[in-house]
Amino acid sequence: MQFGELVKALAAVESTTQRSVMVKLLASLFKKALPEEIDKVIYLILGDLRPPWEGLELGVGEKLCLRALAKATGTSQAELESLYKKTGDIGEAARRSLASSKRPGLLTFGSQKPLEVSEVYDTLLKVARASGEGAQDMKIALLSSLFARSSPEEGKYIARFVVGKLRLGVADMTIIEALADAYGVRKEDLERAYHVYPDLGHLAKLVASGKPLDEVKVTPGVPVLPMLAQRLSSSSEILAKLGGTAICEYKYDGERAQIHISQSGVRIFSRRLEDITHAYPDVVKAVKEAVMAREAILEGEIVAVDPDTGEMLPFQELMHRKRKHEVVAAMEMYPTVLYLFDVIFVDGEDLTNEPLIYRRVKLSEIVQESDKVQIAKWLMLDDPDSVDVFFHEAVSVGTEGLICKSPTSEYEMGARGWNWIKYKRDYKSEMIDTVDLVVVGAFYGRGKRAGLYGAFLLAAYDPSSDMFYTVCKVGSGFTDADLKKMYEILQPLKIPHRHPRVSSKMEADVWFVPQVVIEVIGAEITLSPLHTCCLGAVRPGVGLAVRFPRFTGRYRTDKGPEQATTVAEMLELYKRQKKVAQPE
Ligand SMILES: Nc1ncnc2c1ncn2[C@@H]1O[C@H](COP(=O)(O)OP(=O)(O)OP(=O)(O)O)[C@@H](O)[C@H]1O
Repeated sequence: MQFGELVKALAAVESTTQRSVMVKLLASLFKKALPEEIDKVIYLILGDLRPPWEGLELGVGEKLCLRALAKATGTSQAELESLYKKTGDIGEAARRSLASSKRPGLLTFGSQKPLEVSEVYDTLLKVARASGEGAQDMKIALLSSLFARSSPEEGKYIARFVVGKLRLGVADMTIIEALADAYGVRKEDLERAYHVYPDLGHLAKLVASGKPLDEVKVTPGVPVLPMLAQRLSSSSEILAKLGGTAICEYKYDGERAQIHISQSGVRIFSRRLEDITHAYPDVVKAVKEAVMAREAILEGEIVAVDPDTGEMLPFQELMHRKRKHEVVAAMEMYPTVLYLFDVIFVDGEDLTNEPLIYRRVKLSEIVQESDKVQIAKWLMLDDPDSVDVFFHEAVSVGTEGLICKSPTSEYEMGARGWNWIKYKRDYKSEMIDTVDLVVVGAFYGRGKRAGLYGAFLLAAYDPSSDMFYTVCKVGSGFTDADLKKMYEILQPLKIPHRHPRVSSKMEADVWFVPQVVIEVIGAEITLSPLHTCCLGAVRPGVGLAVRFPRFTGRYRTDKGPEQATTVAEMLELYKRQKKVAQPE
């Protein structure tokens, strides 16, 4: 196919205001393409030389594109830049400069064979693959040779393409419809294949050469469209919807990761199927050590954790991984844990049609849990109260709630069905004041904190029973000096068992006589079955906890343990919290 033909179709697509017309224009273009070039036509229309999840970049900025144009047209770079400024469209600048150019090179437009789609595509692929020393010059030479041979209108689209500003507004679904129309295949079949293998160039080639779409299989290295969840806000509704029994899993607050293990190594894809492997070298290493399979596709959530305590941190802390030059430092400051919740392919076996409960068993068979790779915490539950208790536990330890799943459901790629239901709160609360809590126990430190305590078990005071009830485990906010000081002041208070005036469901590594009081602030006060403060006061079997607690730096030496925040005050604070709508 001549490139000019593609360009004509693009101009028509650009000028239409109706989606149905857009589909028709594309379908008639596809019909004219040969099977060996249809993929190239499609990639060029979509503005990416390969499916986006391959992460291939052209590496051509506006400056470089203008330099190539200058070389091809003989127009000065300054002139081109002002043309670009004036029109605001690099394509228009290219078109005008090509139209008025005297073409200094050997090749003069109109005096040689017209450009073919394949030539344009193959040259652009070379531009993308040029790397190392001399890559810039190579890119300029390749591009200017293309401009030198293109008509003004062709040059316009090439320029827009290379700087990533094609902006035709053609979505993957539009291409699917046009392909179905052009080749007489069912849209649903194409869609299914796309969920399994989201590479429209590849799929187009198959249908154009008359190959059946059911040949498209789950393939390690090629991301599948993720299964998504619906949402409900009561445990009884959720159980009813799932047929009475659910696999309830913690809903971790991190980045969704689709992990592919194949001959070529480990690759990680995001929720939007971008290749994010480079951001998580630590996860790659941990996966290699923990997963016993030659080939596999696993799903999980990557969560940032406090390096000193291992406690989960909010999702925002993963942002440090997004800047390339910060990854190494971020690995140390914000290490991660991968919580795996599904497996959809293992050593040649496609598990997408197997029930979730089977996939869960398979997951535990192939994963050897470590500090960095764990299986998402889950329970099989069939009564709403137990689901609620588990939900409150999940929130109090720093997750967003639960995802409840049908034990018999298949892995539905790309679908947002009722087999996965998220159970989150509609709002979160904001803790409005600090609290003064008593240190009743401690947990040994790891890493930098080895030899000291890494986290402390804190309690509120109840004057009516003269007891201390636990509300949180805190490890954040302590400087190195604080940790040393805490160790020293707690040493004389060490006892071999829980103090009789302390009520705790948690087992600390070390127990103390309740005496030291410290000031703590948290994100909010939540319900939690893990702590004994106000147990049953709001809900049966559930107490109150401080979520994401941190030490403010204030030792309340002016307060004895009986002057610490009381359980009644904790309840009052819980009730008075500001309720803030949850972002969706
Ligand atoms: N155990 C789990 N099972 C499935 N997903 C989980 C689990 N834990 C955490 N998640 C995350 O929860 C997400 C779904 O809920 P959430 O409301 O946070 O996502 P969203 O981006 O708003 O919506 P969605 O991903 O459903 O479009 C998943 O995409 C995944 O990243």
